[in-house]
Amino acid sequence: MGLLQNGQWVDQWYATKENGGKFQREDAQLRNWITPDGSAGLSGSAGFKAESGRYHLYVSLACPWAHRTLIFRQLKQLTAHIGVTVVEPHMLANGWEFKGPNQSTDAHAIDGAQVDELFNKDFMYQIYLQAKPDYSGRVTVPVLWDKQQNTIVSNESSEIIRMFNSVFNKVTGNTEDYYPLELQSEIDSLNELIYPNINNGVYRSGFATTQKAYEEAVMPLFDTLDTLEAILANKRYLLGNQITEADWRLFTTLIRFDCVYVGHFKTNLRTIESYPNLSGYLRDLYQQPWIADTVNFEHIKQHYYFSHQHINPTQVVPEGPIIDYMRPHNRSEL
Ligand SMILES: N[C@@H](CCC(=O)N[C@@H](CS)C(=O)NCC(=O)O)C(=O)O
Repeated sequence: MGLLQNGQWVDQWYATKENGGKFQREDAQLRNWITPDGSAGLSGSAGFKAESGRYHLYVSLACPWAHRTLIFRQLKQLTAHIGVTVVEPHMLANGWEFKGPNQSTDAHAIDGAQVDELFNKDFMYQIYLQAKPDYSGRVTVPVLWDKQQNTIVSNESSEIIRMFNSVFNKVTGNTEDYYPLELQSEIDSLNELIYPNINNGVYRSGFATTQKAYEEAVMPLFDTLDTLEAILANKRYLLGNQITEADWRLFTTLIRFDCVYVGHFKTNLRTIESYPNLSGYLRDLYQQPWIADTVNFEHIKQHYYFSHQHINPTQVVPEGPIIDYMRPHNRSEL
């Protein structure tokens, strides 16, 4: 696990000492936007037109942020238009790796991991260096790659899913909208509650290196879960009967919660299974078309338990829990 410093790979864990044991997530740096006509988007440069076959996603099936982009790729029928490469779940001294020929001996090929079909590289940091030879920063997934300009369009999942939601509509003919104009302010408010407290809250709990920093993360995490449990008592989805971006952003954390975060990240006041509404809601989302195919519990468990040796030095990966996400959710009447 490490980062690039002026184009050099350095093996280094997150620094928490300077911030009283708190984990602070770095902002994503590469923030261009694909647009229907290639004009500039909300940030970054112009020149990224929505075209079939031009863009490629690098993801980890373990990663909740990358998972969002895979879900939107499915829901928006982009699978024939945007390719995908899946990295190894074990993220060790070289960071994310491909199942390539020169892989470090530490890496373990796990079913579903792939070689880098575009460049035959061994490590994800080499993809960042192809885009920016002097890159400094963490090497994260997801990455949206432009095969035409040979560069990274974006490494920010929240913006990649916004692009996928609408900019390829003319290419695919799919006009489903998970961020409709009339719901945008409500979706934004939910995201502002859910991102710091839940999506990033599990990481702030799990990566905290002092008792205080852990408690400051885990208590608001469960307060927010309690709030959502109450909302979901009389609404099928967060905003009513329509599934929106806010639901998919919550889903990728909830599906990892009981199998990883409860144990590995110590978010163990309760399980999601113990919340009647949240657990039914989670199954409801899981059972939507194509979604189960985007969930790989083997990659999820292998990644967290095996990669974070500070937290789990033995690297033993638990067998459980046994949860049937296909059992009835009984939420259709809401
Ligand atoms: N802001 C980014 C965060 C992505 C992110 O942190 N991904 C994790 C995997 S779950 C990663 O690649 N971490 C590697 C690192 O921090 O060195 C996004 O949402 O796209």
